[in-house]
Amino acid sequence: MKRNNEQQLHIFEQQDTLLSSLADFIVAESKQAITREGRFSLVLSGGSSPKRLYELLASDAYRDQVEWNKVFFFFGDERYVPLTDVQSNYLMAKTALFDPLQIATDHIYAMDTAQTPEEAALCYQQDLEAYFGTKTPHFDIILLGLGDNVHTASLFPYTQLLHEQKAWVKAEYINEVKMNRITLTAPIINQANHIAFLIFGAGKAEAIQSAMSDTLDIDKYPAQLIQPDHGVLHWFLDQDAARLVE
Ligand SMILES: O=C1O[C@H](COP(=O)(O)O)[C@@H](O)[C@H](O)[C@H]1O
Repeated sequence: MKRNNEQQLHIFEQQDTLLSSLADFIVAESKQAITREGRFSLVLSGGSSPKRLYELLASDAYRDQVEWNKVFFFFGDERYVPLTDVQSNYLMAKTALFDPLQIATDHIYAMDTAQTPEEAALCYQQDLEAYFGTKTPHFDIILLGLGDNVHTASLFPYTQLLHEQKAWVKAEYINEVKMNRITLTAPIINQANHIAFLIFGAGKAEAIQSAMSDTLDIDKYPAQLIQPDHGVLHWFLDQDAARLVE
């Protein structure tokens, strides 16, 4: 089956150039969104890959290029641990990005893991409704990572939430990682204006090949669910990660 959404490949020899290109892209899109709507919504990913991007955005080279007081931060997913736990996606973003840039707390939409997973998902959907209104949310940019098992956000292989069509945010116990996860659902991710995967390292080459394949098996390769309805799908990759990209 062929995909019909717009995809852009951004492949770089060096990881530093890859990160600065994605940071430049975020700067440019923030300016456009702020001119258009007076605010910019950026959805952060977790895991190991994006930390250096957040540190770069908070560095002297970038901190003055964005009107941070008009930026609103969201999360694509969260591990069900306290927000002070080292595994928390929020804690990583707080340390690398929010604290250094002194982002106001009312511009940060964290998933509240002090509640039950289901309540946290419901509450996050209500937060999104408060921000966007009840119409379908269109985030300006959603950043995504890709796991070795082709999961993205917390859309893990062979889980029920891969088939969720109604809820914007959902929680599920993920047996593979023995943990509850809270995640934006694929239909909501697909409403974004831009979806940007940031992936580097040779270890991710096969996962990228499966995610990009036109032979769809979404239960096995959940990242294949990411197919923007009207926006653009960007792949920011280093050469090692892009080794098997045709
Ligand atoms: O568990 C997660 O993993 C994915 C991929 O992370 P990486 O460590 O392989 O870069 C990430 O996108 C997601 O936000 C995170 O919760």
